[in-house]
Amino acid sequence: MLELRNVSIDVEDHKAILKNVDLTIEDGKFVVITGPNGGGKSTLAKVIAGIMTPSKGQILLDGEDITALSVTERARRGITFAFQQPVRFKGLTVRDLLVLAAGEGTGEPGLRALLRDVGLCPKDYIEREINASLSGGEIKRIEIAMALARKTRITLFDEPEAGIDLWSFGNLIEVFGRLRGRREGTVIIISHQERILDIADELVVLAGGELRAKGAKEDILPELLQEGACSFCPEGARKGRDC
Ligand SMILES: Nc1ncnc2c1ncn2[C@@H]1O[C@H](COP(=O)(O)OP(=O)(O)OP(=O)(O)O)[C@@H](O)[C@H]1O
Repeated sequence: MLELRNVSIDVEDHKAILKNVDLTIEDGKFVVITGPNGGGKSTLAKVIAGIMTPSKGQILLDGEDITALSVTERARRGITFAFQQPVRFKGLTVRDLLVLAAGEGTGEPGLRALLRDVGLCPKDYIEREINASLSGGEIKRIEIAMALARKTRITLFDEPEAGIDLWSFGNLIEVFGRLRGRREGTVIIISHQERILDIADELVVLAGGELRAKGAKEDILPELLQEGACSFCPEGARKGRDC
């Protein structure tokens, strides 16, 4: 179980970009963090991954205080951030990346199964070099295959839909749906996309650096989608009206 207790992040001039965030994420959940631009979603993901350190508050993994642990130490404990762009070294192939993620001991059938899981034909892709010839959607799928290969406890994705066309987006949703079905670890996705929100077990709404809502998709989504609803918008909440 991952717990954030009273987590705040202050930047220059004491501007708070996260304010006293209390959040508990149970093991094996598929959680989507959403909310308006600048609400603090990416900051929250960075705090969980250890890329940013809270100014105040604690982060606990199964009761252990991991607030002071580095990205590498957290990765050892099974928290990984699926970066939007895989590393690109000249000559590095899709196979190399998958072996890096899955471990040297993974046999050929295992590597090929990872590509099939994300809707890529192993025959066409396993020897492809990681370079600009791969489309944005293909890169995204390779990134997700790597996340699957790592089999980590908590995987964070920051706007995986970014740069994906409408056609590839449908496939991306299928891939995440499959990931959810496996229940092999906790998945935390930052997204604005209704179709990604729709496959979540739980939604977390962040606005103005504050946690506005958290709960089952069935409870949160209708209000989020309600036209003109402003209860999650800091401006609307402050003025007590829709905006
Ligand atoms: N290092 C920093 N220094 C100052 N301000 C920052 C820093 N990092 C983030 N911010 C600000 O904090 C706020 C939250 O940023 P964050 O990237 O977490 O938002 P977000 O919810 O992910 O937004 P988006 O939906 O637009 O991606 C923004 O106003 C951003 O400009």
